[in-house]
Amino acid sequence: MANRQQPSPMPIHKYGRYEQVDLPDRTWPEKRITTAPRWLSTDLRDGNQALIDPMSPARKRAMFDLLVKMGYKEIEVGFPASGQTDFDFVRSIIEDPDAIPEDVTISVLTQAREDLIERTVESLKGAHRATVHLYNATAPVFRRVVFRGSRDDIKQIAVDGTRLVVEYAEKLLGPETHFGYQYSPEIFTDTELDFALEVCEAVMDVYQPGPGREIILNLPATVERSTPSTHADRFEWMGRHLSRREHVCLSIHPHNDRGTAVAAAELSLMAGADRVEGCLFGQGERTGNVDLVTLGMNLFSQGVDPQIDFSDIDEIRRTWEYCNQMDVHPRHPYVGDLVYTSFSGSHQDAIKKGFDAMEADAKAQGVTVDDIEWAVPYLPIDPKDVGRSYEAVIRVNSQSGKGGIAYVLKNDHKLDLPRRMQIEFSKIIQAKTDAEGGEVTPADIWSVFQDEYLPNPGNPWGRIQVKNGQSTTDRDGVDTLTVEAAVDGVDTVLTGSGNGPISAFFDALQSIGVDVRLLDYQEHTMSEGASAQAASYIECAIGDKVLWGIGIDANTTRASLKAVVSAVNRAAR
Ligand SMILES: CC(=O)SCCNC(=O)CCNC(=O)[C@H](O)C(C)(C)COP(=O)(O)OP(=O)(O)OC[C@H]1O[C@@H](n2cnc3c(N)ncnc32)[C@H](O)[C@@H]1OP(=O)(O)O
Ligand SMILES: CC(C)C(=O)C(=O)O
Ligand SMILES: [Mg+2]
Repeated sequence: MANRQQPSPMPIHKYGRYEQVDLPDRTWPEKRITTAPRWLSTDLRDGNQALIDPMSPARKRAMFDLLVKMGYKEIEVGFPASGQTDFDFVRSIIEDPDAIPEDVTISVLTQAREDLIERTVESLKGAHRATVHLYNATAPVFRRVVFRGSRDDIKQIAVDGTRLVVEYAEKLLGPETHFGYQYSPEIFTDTELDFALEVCEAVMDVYQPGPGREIILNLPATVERSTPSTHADRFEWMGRHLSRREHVCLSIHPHNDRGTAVAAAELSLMAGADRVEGCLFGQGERTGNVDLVTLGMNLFSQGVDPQIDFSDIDEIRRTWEYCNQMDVHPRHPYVGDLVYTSFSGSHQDAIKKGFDAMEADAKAQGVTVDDIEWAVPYLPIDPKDVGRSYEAVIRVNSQSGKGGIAYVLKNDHKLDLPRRMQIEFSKIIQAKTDAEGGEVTPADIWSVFQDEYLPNPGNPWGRIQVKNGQSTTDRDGVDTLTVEAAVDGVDTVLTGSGNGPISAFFDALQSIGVDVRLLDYQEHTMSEGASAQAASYIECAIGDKVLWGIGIDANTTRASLKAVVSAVNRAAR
């Protein structure tokens, strides 16, 4: 096939290729994620430092409480040496006996500088479980430009920093604190693998991880630079080469510069990572940290328990929006306003059929819909599982077909329209959307439906109105029907006979000059119990027109007569 694209005028020469990893025997592509990783939320640090207006203490506390409530057990709560605000916040949650549950570890970040390390460790006094997270950049451009040092100089920053953390922890923290240590070679993504390994090993030589003394080695994609597959290769390579692997918690910290942080995290978990650092809804520096909600929900949608509670996604989102003073995008996976909504006809048709099939399958198995595997086209999860209703699942605009409109009538009004009637009514709605544009709300659909097919309480119209009185007698298989009706505004008693009430009514209608022929008839109950209503649908040939009518009544015969009247009135409209 011909490619007619032309070279762009952009300065491609300014950018080099990212180096691949020589790992022909990589194993991660065959792996599956079958359990949740350890999660760390860095909303209060990486997320907060990326805000135009960092969170106030009240907003920080609301975020912390939310993360605890959702089930996060490792929470980075700040950069206490950055200033009084972060320091005070860390102190406030440690000193509040109700703030940090026994099983939650708080973590704090620091540069590898002695004054900052001392202040950082000091902020943790009295905490039950606390981790100091130390970082220094290890990539060539940082070595040359920021630290102006050799590989050994940069390794020494990490080694000295680790030693200082251990010393200050021993000096400042009491036995009540279960202390942990995390090291990050910042800009891991641009660091040569052999050097990243060398630095991590040197850090471990100081920290001496062993049984009961885990070290967290966090390899950040500070700036995301490669395809997720290359990121996974780098993790598999590090996992293979690290010594003391059983005492290392190998952690990923993907940023989203290329828009593939979620994929990078998932492939790196397949490649052996144990832990993920990220932020809710992808908050964080530049294009954000990896989105913990998407990652967790991706597991959920594959039948893997994320060990985090997303069942009230809108409450999580409201708190997040309050804390960050930002809005979640309407297309954001799993939470955006529009992510469970279909406007287009083929999607709506498939969704409606999916819901119908789920109901039928559950009924056949004698269980409820919630007990069988979710299988509704275009909906990766049941919106109900994150606290959403089905109301917004189908919305109607000019791209919508019969399925969506039929779904709204079934869902909101318990009317299960026969297929040909769906087609007829969707043309009526289509004419409205073509004429007026925009969305047609469920209320609009119902109002058009009522006006078209049912006696419209706001604006009754039509030649014939059926009243309540009607009787049938059955003699030798012949029904004689008497119906009280208003015809052209005059009270009239219509009488006819036939081999059932409908054909008797057709016969009666002949007396007022209406010639009707039955083409199709369907009915269903709309609810259960003594006051149940029935809906009857009738397709008739009236003169040279073929039309549907509907009748709703507690009495099924009257419902069918009303359906005939609905079609007859439409023919004369
Ligand atoms: C990828 C990340 O998200 S990393 C986390 C980044 N987050 C933050 O920095 C938020 C909080 N930070 C701050 O508020 C400030 O940076 C402070 C208060 C901690 C320090 O401020 P300052 O003392 O003014 O130093 P500044 O941050 O500008 O750092 C520059 C110096 O620290 C050195 N430095 C930077 N990072 C590190 C590190 N990880 N370890 C050791 N030294 C470092 C730089 O080389 C530079 O040294 P130089 O002055 O000798 O050239
Ligand atoms: C401090 C480190 C882990 C970081 O946030 C990053 O490199 O993105
Ligand atoms: Mg980061």
